Amino acid sequence: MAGGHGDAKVEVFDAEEDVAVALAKYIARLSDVHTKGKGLFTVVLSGGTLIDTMRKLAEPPYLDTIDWSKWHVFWLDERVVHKTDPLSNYKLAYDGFLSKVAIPPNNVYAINDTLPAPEDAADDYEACLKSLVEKKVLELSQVSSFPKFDLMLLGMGPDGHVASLFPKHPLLEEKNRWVTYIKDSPKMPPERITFTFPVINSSAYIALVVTGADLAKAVHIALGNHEPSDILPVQMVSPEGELTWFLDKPAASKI
Ligand SMILES: O=C1O[C@H](COP(=O)(O)O)[C@@H](O)[C@H](O)[C@H]1O
Repeated sequence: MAGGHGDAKVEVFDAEEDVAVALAKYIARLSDVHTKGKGLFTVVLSGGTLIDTMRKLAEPPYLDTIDWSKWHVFWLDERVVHKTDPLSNYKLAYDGFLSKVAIPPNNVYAINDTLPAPEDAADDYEACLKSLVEKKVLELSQVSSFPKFDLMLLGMGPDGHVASLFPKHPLLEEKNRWVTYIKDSPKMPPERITFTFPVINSSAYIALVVTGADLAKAVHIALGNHEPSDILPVQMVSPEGELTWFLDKPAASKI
């Protein structure tokens, strides 16, 4: 089923396997458009279940047909831990996806895990993005002046959080920083860095990939017809470009 919600496109698939198939097709199409059009493709990954749902990209036909050499990969949020730590979003993405495809290692922009203080790690990642703007790997949005990524792949937690932007947290209101930090994340581990909403919402394309019955309540709040109470972080996702929700039936069961 496909439908619209405001400016967003909402696609509901029978099962998680069908979401994985559709997501790979969607990403491959955008990769083709951007690599042929401007010679590179900037992609932002989340952690969590998203990485497993991307699994079809590391299989034929995509494994051999996507121009991986033109991909540049970033993280929407990262835990301030070593890259070998089981809690690292980099490790999750490396083990489940990056180690299986031919993206040049120099095009993979992981957190600097030698910096133990979250504020330093956030400053360092923001400086990395700024240097990539100078090198013309990243462009700035003409609307917001924040960096404009080609594609952001977002997951969502059962509390409606996206990236490391949690309900009722002051970071939801950040208006200036590109990358910021949190030391009191309600989800472990507490110290993380995260893109801010101005950056998220400057994207050309955002896919919100949400599977599983435990997310149905937050999906209902975000997409159902009822009076809003507290706004969930996921409801603040509103890109300059195109937003598409990829849902399986269990996640969409309360809409
Ligand atoms: O902590 C995080 O949680 C969200 C959602 O993860 P999921 O396991 O519920 O899919 C994730 O998108 C984010 O990147 C991660 O750091």
